[in-house]
Amino acid sequence: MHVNGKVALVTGGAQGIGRAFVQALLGKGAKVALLDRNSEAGQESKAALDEQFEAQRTVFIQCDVTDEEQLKGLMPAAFQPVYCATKHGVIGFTRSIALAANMDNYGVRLNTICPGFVNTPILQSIDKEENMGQYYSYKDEIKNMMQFYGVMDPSTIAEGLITIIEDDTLNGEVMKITASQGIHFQQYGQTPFPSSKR
Ligand SMILES: NC(=O)C1=CN([C@@H]2O[C@H](COP(=O)(O)OP(=O)(O)OC[C@H]3O[C@@H](n4cnc5c(N)ncnc54)[C@H](O)[C@@H]3O)[C@@H](O)[C@H]2O)C=CC1
Ligand SMILES: CCCCC/C=C\C=C\C(=O)C/C=C\C/C=C\CCCC(=O)O
Repeated sequence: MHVNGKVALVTGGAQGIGRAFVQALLGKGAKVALLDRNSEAGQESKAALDEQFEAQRTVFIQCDVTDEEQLKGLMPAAFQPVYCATKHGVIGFTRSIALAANMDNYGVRLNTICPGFVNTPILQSIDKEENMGQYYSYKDEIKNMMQFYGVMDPSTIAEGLITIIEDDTLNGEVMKITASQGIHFQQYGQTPFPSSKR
């Protein structure tokens, strides 16, 4: 599927990997709704993107995507008819996510991306006990791993996302992205869904 002219919804789109996804999608001609609970980061991202792309191509919506109540009716009319369009017409956002589990019946593909370490703000949290909680004691090991395996640029992960979107044959795939091997697919002996691309 080509994304040019389509509408994409990116959760956690205000910073880090999500922000790189937004940038890549806009670069491919999509309109993008950024959903994020961090209002300040969201507004900053929207302002920065507006300097590079037409302002009407992005909208920032502040919400916690784990809160079903906050998701209800939050999409502006200009975006709503497209982002939830399926073979069966326009459906609700939460319902469309639920239907992803039944992807073959509704024209929805469901793939996952598993990246190694990526240079985003979350990596700064490693030094903060309040963010790491029980894992704080592992911070030195995590830093050693980052040094050993390398840390990727978020744009590399966005490249993987675009590959998944543009290649309609990818469904039920596990895309791994590492500094050493780049974008590749995890091979499993048996998966619950048939895949046409391995
Ligand atoms: N950075 C890394 O090395 C890797 C990150 N990941 C995962 O990828 C995802 C994104 O990671 P980063 O971009 O690095 O993180 P990040 O912390 O830099 O960005 C995450 C964004 O998601 C938003 N967010 C979090 N929970 C939310 C919620 N409930 N509702 C709305 N917005 C919410 C945050 O406000 C933030 O803007 C995370 O799940 C992370 O665990 C996976 C592998 C490697
Ligand atoms: C640790 C606190 C922050 C939590 C989320 C941030 C980062 C998450 C990183 C990962 O999930 C990646 C972890 C492990 C994979 C690391 C390297 C794999 C590379 C393998 C290879 O190159 O062959």
